[in-house]
Amino acid sequence: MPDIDKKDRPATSVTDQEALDFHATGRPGKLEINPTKPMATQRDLSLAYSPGVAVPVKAIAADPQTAYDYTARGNMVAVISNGTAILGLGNLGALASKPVMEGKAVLFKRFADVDSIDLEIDTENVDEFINCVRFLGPSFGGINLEDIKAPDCFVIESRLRELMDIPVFHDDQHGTAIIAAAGLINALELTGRDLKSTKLVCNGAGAAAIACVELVKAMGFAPDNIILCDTKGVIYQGRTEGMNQWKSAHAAKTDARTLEEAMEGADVVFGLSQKGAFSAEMIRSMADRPIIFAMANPDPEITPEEVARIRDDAIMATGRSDYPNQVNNVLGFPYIFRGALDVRASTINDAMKIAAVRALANLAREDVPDDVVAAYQGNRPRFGSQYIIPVPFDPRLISAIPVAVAEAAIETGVARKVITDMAGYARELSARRDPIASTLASLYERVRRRPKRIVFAEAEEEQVLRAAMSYANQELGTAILLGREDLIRATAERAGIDLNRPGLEIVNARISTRVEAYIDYLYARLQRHGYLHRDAQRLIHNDRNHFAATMVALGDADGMVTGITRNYSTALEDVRRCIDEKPGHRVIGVSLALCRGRTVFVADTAVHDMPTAEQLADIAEEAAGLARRMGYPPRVAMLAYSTFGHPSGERSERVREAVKILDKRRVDFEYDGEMAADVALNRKVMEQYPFCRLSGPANVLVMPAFHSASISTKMLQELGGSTVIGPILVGLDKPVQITSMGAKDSDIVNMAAIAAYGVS
Ligand SMILES: NC(=O)C1=CN([C@@H]2O[C@H](COP(=O)(O)OP(=O)(O)OC[C@H]3O[C@@H](n4cnc5c(N)ncnc54)[C@H](OP(=O)(O)O)[C@@H]3O)[C@@H](O)[C@H]2O)C=CC1
Ligand SMILES: CC(=O)C(=O)O
Ligand SMILES: [Mg+2]
Repeated sequence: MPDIDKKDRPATSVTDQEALDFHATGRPGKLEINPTKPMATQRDLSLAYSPGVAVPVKAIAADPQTAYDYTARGNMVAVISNGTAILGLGNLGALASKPVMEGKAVLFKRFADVDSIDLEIDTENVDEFINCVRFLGPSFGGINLEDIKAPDCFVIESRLRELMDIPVFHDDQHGTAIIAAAGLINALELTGRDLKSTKLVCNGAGAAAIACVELVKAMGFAPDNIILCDTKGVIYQGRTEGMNQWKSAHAAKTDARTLEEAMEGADVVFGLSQKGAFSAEMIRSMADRPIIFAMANPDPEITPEEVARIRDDAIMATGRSDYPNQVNNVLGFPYIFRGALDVRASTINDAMKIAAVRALANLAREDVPDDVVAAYQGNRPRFGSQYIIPVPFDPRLISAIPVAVAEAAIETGVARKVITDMAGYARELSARRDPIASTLASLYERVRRRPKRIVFAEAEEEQVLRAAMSYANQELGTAILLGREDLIRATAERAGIDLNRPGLEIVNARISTRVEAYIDYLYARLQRHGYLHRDAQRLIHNDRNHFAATMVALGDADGMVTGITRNYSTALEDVRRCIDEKPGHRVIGVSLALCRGRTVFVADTAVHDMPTAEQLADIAEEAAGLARRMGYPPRVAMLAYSTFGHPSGERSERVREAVKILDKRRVDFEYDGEMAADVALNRKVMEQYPFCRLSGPANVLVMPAFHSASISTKMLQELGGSTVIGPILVGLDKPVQITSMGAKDSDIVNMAAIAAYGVS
């Protein structure tokens, strides 16, 4: 019997409490709206609002197409539901659908930089629903209908398509059909089947199922080879119970009356129904090398583990992200709308859908380049039964699919804007990738490939326990919980955290068998620095940072994370008593600021108060090294208040000197300075200095002193809306990361993952 290889599965299993906490933490829900123009001064107000706003109003009234130039319409999609078929959970109402709709809106943004808002409409009346949506056209570039039950969804979508001149797309129908079709094309190829003679059973005859069956028939499946089933069994010609015109259109000429009978000898089965709808017997009765897409969410009709226990020749897909082959519409709707919006398409037609199917199917057959491997749990996937479709985090999707969709829109005459430079468009699309998520996702995936033992030095604290659990849950490795076992267990119980799971290990410093070895190690290091043996004993017995750092130094853990109970410099001093600098390196802190599509490394944000020129040069080398290890070719700007000698001053002199030192060291990365921050970051301002040696805006900023580094990163975070990760400690001989005091559990996990990644 084949195993579902655990390594092949991204670890995304979450507890109910984690899911609720995730949604409730901070600002409730998953969305907020941010302005794109300054709104600070009287002049801003005059431009954005009265009187200035009157000008675009008149322009749009004169030429409606200019709404795409002067408003957010062209990048704005409404995700609209009435909650009558929320995933596979059924009709739970408009309000209950909101988390899913907010989620879809977030996926639009995350994967394709499409702005989106969720609208939940509290009616099950089809006409009311249509009337509510039909007048919203001026607000949006597209309408994404979601989780509306069949057959209402068919009427709603087709009427709205007639009434509106923007794309109206029912994701559960067409999104699902596109992804399922792409996966099916590849699965047929892998099993050597000809679609004209392949027998398919589709369980479910609702929104997703009808659309899937229509699309596969359009692809060339013989109608006689397809059987559709619903809660009443096979939809056969002549059946009257529980029918509607959409089911009738696909009623089969067959003697089979039950799903069991229909599945006997079937080549392919689609599950678009409900959890657990497929039995072991049904799977056993299918043809050789069956293709099983159990797509119900959140739980499939049958799990890959169950199938693996029954037979070893199946190609298996589900709608979930924690198994290989995720056939889920998330692979489609963000990119399909991206392409449609970019050419201002009036509709999403069949040609555009088929273009998306082909692009998706082809992408899975291509070799996965190095920079994409991290999106695949560290394995380089090869087209095959465990990889018939790209994963949602595949960064190639953003350029491959919209280009195909936009081209098809242009060819079929529904584009209101023509893109002539498709290669340039593909480059623009790639630049829309969210670097925050990509940077972290790639780092996490690399750690998953080589899980590490990380000691959480302050495990008696609740947020540390949460972080440790999340570390283990995400299969990043083993989280070693350092502290008194009774206190750790009491904190866990109070917080409702279950410690009885693999990947968590409690180490109690007081009763550890390694204590003597740690004391000997520390005493050997400190005896010539004024420490007595009993001082080393006290530090190991009583101080978690010394114990944890010594564990790492002696190889009992791969890395450590600390910092929430003690200030940064104290924690760093503790660690440095146990671990040296890496030979030839300098210990510094680098903060990673992620803001509006850009990632910059800022250094030194932790260690050197007023660095000398020599130290600034070292900082530049360390920070450039980190940037490179994280996949960014470094362009280092040595920052000052002045630019290339103006205005002159003693403090800038130090920075100029550092540049000369780097010249002498013949370092192998781009650097220049001294320069002000706007010169470093703004291409246009930099162009005023044509001799500047940077080939583009800097991504590594070496600050002239600790105070400017600390102040500017904190300002970026508080005022600029940046996500700041770090300071990340580099230059130590072993991976240790120190969080800020009071850090949230998610920050602690990030730092633990960075330690596990081996940043030191
Ligand atoms: N992976 C993906 O990307 C997607 C997955 N889905 C999943 O597909 C399923 C259906 O969604 P959707 O089409 O939007 O919902 P609909 O409400 O439109 O349709 C549900 C259909 O499933 C049928 N059904 C329900 N339970 C069973 C059962 N036990 N056996 C046979 N048929 C059953 C219903 O039968 P009847 O007509 O008799 O009531 C109905 O035809 C959900 O689980 C959803 O999560 C949907 C969209 C995307
Ligand atoms: C994925 C999705 O849209 C659904 O299950 O309804
Ligand atoms: Mg849905």
